Amino acid sequence: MAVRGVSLEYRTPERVVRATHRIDLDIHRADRFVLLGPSGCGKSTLLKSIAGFILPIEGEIVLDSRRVSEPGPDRIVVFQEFDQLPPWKSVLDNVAFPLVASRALGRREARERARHYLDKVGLATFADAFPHQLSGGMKQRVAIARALAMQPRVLLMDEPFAALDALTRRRMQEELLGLWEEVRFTLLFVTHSIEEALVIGNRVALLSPRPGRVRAEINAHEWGLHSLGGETFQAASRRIHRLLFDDGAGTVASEEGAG
Ligand SMILES: Nc1ncnc2c1ncn2[C@@H]1O[C@H](COP(=O)(O)OP(=O)(O)OP(=O)(O)O)[C@@H](O)[C@H]1O
Repeated sequence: MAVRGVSLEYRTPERVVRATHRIDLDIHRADRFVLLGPSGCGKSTLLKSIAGFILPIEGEIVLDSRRVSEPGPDRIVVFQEFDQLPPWKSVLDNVAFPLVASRALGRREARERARHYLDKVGLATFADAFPHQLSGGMKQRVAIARALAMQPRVLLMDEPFAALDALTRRRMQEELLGLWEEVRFTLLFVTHSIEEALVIGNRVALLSPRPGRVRAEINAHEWGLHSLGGETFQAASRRIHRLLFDDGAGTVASEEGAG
């Protein structure tokens, strides 16, 4: 997928807010690509544009040689909020429903595939439960299973673990990496945590705010959960912090849960 010279704006009768300015990114198959930057640098806006909800005022987003112009089943978003699951549907139906609604599969096949992905996120035994019976972490697992079941070309995650407690967040990061090892999907992940970016990403784009521009791109292959607390990991975090700060970029969380 390619993001080419993409500028995004919000227009109200009073004013125009430019959220991103001429962003260029190339995201390859099976990348775990992270957008990292302080609050307000346009990460969510860019993700929504890739999802097809906001059209660029200049530039283009290209996926499989086609210009993105609307939402589609090839790009599925997992949000931060726990209430993204319709509460009146069972866990199984939550995962199966988009497959049926998008006519990707018939009802029976959809339920089969839903079970498969629920199993992958460790929730096979909760298929008949309802969202209100689940913890925040479990609801995020259902949202991830639902997204992966659609087998999108790109899975888009907007601070998916930000509302979780630190321990659950760590476990979800571990699970996401485990799932990626198994399924090798293409991931675009938004966070304002430097640590999370280094753990989750193989590539990290640093965005500076107002309007968001790509400040640097970092190769994060070598970092993972095993690196946490290590001296070189901390040095890398500090370097990124400086890169984001030098521009007067504002505060960026350098610790889990901060910001
Ligand atoms: N609906 C909107 N109308 C007008 N301006 C908006 C709207 N949504 C966002 N903005 C502005 O666009 C800019 C980018 O916002 P965006 O939410 O994409 O940033 P972000 O990097 O995702 O921040 P955060 O981490 O706080 O979510 C900000 O200056 C914000 O104030």
